[in-house]
Amino acid sequence: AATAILEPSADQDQKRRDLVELFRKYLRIRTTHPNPDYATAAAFLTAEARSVGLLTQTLEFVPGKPILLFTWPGADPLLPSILLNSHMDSVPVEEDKWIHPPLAAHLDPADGRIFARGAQDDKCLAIQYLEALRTLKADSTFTPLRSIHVTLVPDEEIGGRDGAAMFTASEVFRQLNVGFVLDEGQASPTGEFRVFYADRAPWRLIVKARGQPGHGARMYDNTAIENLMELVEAVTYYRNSQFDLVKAGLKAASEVISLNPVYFKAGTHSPTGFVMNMQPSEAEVGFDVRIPPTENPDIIRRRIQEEWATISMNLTFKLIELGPLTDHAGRPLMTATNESNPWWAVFKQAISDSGGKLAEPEILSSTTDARFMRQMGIPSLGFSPMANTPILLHEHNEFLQDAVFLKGIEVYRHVIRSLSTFMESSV
Ligand SMILES: CSCC[C@H](NC=O)C(=O)O
Ligand SMILES: [Zn+2]
Ligand SMILES: [Zn+2]
Repeated sequence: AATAILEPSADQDQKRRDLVELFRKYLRIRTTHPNPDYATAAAFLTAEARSVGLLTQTLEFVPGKPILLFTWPGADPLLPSILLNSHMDSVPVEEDKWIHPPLAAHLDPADGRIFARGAQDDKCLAIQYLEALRTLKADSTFTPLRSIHVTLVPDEEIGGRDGAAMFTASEVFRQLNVGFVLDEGQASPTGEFRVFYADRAPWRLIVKARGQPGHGARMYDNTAIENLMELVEAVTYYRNSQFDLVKAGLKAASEVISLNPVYFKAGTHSPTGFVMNMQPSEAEVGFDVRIPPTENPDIIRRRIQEEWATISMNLTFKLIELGPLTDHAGRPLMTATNESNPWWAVFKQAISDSGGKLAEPEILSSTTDARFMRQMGIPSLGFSPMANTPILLHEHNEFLQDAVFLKGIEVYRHVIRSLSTFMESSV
C-alpha cells in the first residue's frame, strides 16, 4: 500500500527529470553565433513538435536560415490566431571564462541550476511552449478555439533580417491572421514576472575623424584622435544626462536614450604592434544607440549632425537606423497594457490563474523580434517566465534553475489555454 501511494509522485519526479533532460539536450546544440547550427536545432525541434502532435512546416526565405512553424489548428479558423515566438540562435561565449562549459548544460546537483548559453535567452521558451502544448494535447476536455502557432526563428541576435523580418513581411505570415503574439522577455530577480510592451529601437553610430598626422613627439592641433576624443566627450555628456535620470529614479533605464561606446579604432599598426611615435591620420568610434518609442528620435539625429559629428571638426558619421520606429499606420511600436487591449486582460488573468504575479509592464532595454510583429500592428508582449532569477542574458555563467524552467511550462499551459479559447471575435 505504501508504494501505491508513493508511485504517482515517483512518476512525477521522473517526468520532471525527463523534461529537464530534454531542455539540456536542446541547450547542447551549438546555436551560438557566428555559425549557429540551425540544421540540428531544426531537426530536434521539429521532431519534438511532431511528437506533441503539431503540424510542422519549415520556411526558408534565405538558404540555411530555417523558420520553423508549428501549428495546432483551432476549432474556429476564422478567428485571429495566437503566435508564440522564440529564436534558436544565441550570442557567442568566452568559453574559458565560464565556471562550467557553456555548451555542456551542466546541472548543479545541489540547487538545480542549469548552466548554458541560451538557458535564459531564450532556448527555455521553445521547450516550455512545446511541453505546455503537450499537456494541453493530453487533456481530452480541451480544444483550442483559435489556432495556436509556435515559431522558431533564426538570427534574432544579429538583427532578424533573414529571420523574423522576412517572415512577418511574407504572405505565409499574413495568412496566419495572427491576433496576438508572445515573444521573449527577461528574467526577474523578484518573485514577480516581468512583461514588456515595447522594445527600444537599435541604432548604430559610427564616427570617423581625420586630422593632421605626424611625429609622436610633436604637438599638433586638430589631430584625428583629438577630434574624436572631443566627440566622445560630447556624447558622454549627453549619455550622463540620460543616465542621471535613471540614477535619480526618474526614469527606468529602458525609458531613456542610451549611446554607449562599443569600440575605438585608431593608431598605426606594424607587424609587432602599434607604432608608438606616430600620430595617425584617422580614428573611429562606434556607439550602440537605443531609442525608446516614447522619445523623439530627431533629438539624436539633430545632435549628431549639428553638434557632435560636425564637418568643422573633420568628423564624418554613419547612422544606421535598424528596424522600424512605427507600425504601418505610423503609430509608435507599443502594445497597450490597459482595457483598450482585450488580450492584456486575458494574459494577466492567466498568469494569476497559474499562481504567478506580474510586475508593472516595462519597455525592454534591448531589442527583440517582437518589433516586427508590432510593426504589422499586432499586439505583442515580451514575456519569459523566470521569477527569482538573476538577469544573465549575454553574460558569462548564464543559468536557469530547473524548478524555474518547469514552473514556466505550467505558466504557459494556463496562458495558452486562456488565449486560445478567448471568445471575443473583434480581435
Ligand atoms: C540590431 S537588433 C539586435 C538585437 C539584439 N537582441 C538581443 O540582444 C540586441 O542587440 O538587442
Ligand atoms: Zn533573446
Ligand atoms: Zn539575446
